[in-house]
Amino acid sequence: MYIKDLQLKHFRNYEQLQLNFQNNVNVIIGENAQGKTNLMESIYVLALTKSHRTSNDKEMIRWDEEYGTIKGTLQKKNQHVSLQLILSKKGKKAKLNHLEQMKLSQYIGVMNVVMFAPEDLHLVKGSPQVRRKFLDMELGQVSPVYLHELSQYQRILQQRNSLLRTLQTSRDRNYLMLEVLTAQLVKHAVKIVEKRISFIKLLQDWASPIHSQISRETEKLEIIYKPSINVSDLTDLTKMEEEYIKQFEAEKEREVSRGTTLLGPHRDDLVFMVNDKNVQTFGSQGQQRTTALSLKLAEIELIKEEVGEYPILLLDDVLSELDDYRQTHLLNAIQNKVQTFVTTTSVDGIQHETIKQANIINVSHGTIISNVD
Ligand SMILES: Nc1ncnc2c1ncn2[C@@H]1O[C@H](COP(=O)(O)OP(=O)(O)OP(=O)(O)O)[C@@H](O)[C@H]1O
Repeated sequence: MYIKDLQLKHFRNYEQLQLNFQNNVNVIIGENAQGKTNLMESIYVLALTKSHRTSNDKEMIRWDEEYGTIKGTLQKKNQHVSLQLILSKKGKKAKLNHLEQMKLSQYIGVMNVVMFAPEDLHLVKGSPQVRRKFLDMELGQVSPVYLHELSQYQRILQQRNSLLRTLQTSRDRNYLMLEVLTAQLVKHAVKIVEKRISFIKLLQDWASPIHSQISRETEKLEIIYKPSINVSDLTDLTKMEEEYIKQFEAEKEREVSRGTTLLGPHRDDLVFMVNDKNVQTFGSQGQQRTTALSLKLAEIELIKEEVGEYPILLLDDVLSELDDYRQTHLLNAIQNKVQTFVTTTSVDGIQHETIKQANIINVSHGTIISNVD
């Protein structure tokens, strides 16, 4: 799939923008703070309705404006789809072929994107939250059912946390309502963990050979799901459900005194092992970068397998962070098959053929000064 055109109105530092793209590589060049990342973010948000760098949608609306819009035409195998996202201070609306979608889960997944930015290089070393976000965003693109489960889970989690805060300050120790919410939460938790585990298995099937290849067959990558509860068999869902209920019961007093839910998928993590050692603790910076790169390349292949078409790749400021060898590996892997957007302050350091033949878009102060398409 590829995006043919993009229109922005009141998005970040863009007042109005109309751009056409090439179906292979588009390079966005500009000095710092001109709007390169903003442009990448708009494509990401058009696909996933959420930003990769803020959880506050209002931040994306141009200052002093009431709303912002992103529109684009997506070319899929044998159809084109018009996508539109309207951001306003009251919330957001998503339209497919001009029809408003009542549920965002019906919209997300129509356009698939993979973003690779410098912060992804911290996927291994960063906080568990970064890895959970990675899981949720990537899995959500290929599984609307997962997105639905996740939103149900988050709704109950909020109710449960607010009840825990009430119990924290009251003398009343009536836990009946807490038990009801725990049972509801656990039902969704088990389904989320189940989906995450099968996703990780697929991801590993792709990432492992890629990692071996980048490391010249010297390293073996393994991805392990680390739940917040003690459970010996993550494939036995009935047992997992029982364990959740048991361990929630044991944590009850601690949860009340902290006023928050301490167990569940919102506390789970991923562990990356290279040659049977945890890369987070023992890996060199190079191994961590190879892991992040392998995961991103694996995601591209996984989406192709799941949806039948390659996603759009957004490389935001990341090429300069990779050494020549990893840079070449990445560009060779996507060459002539994945529509790619690259941001950079200069193309001088990038020797690859792909970049030399690219559509160059020059950005300055939220305006395109030339789009050589
Ligand atoms: N909501 C907004 N309204 C107007 N301008 C905004 C808004 N949010 C951010 N900006 C402006 O956008 C600019 C930053 O753009 P962007 O992050 O795309 O930079 P960039 O070109 O990627 O630069 P760098 O190479 O430093 O990453 C800043 O000048 C910032 O003030």
